[in-house]
Amino acid sequence: MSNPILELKDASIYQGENLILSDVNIEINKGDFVYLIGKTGTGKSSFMKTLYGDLPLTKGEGHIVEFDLKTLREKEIPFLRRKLGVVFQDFKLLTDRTINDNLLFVLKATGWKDKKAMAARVEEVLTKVDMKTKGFKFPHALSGGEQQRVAIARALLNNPELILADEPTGNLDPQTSIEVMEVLQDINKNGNTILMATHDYALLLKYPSKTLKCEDSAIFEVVQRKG
Ligand SMILES: Nc1ncnc2c1ncn2[C@@H]1O[C@H](COP(=O)(O)OP(=O)(O)OP(=O)(O)O)[C@@H](O)[C@H]1O
Repeated sequence: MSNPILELKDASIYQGENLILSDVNIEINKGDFVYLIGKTGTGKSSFMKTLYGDLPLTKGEGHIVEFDLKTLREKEIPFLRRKLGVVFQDFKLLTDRTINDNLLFVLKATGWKDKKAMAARVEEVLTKVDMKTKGFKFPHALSGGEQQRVAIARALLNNPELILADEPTGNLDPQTSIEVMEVLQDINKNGNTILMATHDYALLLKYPSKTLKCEDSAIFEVVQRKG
């Protein structure tokens, strides 16, 4: 009955010739908040990259937000990414322009034309991450946590069906990590589906949720122990 937002069946994840993960069988449904954990080098980023079309899926089946990863063509990738919101560890904001202009840049690049609607959308997403009053600032004038909140706002611009967050708190101190996590939790409660790769076990304990683990070239669901 459920129609998964992400489904991989017997998929293999490669970096070039190197097999990173095999027999991947994963399903993520609308509204889920799913963690992806695993030691460094076990393939979390490679997995994420396959999902947003940065690495090709050559073996097995993969469907994400109505795109077939196996047959995905280069020219479809921008359209796939419009349905995904991707958040990175290092924020990836454009340093030569203000927060508002960073967000307007994305709207322009994704086909928005109406200036009023664009300004309203920028204000709306900045409000969601509690950054409405900081739109005039340049990225360097913001703290790491604030920059990451802006990056989350940017990911929300086109109402993504799935947010992929690759170590979004990796560069942040524990308190700021919690603040960013609260934003992600709020967004999830409002209906957004989120897959988040993380090393941060403190967050897993504080905000328990479905957890996938990369280990020994495999991904499997782990059940969190209580207490
Ligand atoms: N561009 C690349 N070309 C070839 N191999 C790569 C490339 N990037 C990563 N790898 C290899 O793929 C494997 C998985 O790396 P990946 O970055 O996906 O792991 P990770 O779990 O995300 O690690 P981390 O937590 O450190 O980000 C590693 O063995 C790594 O050396």
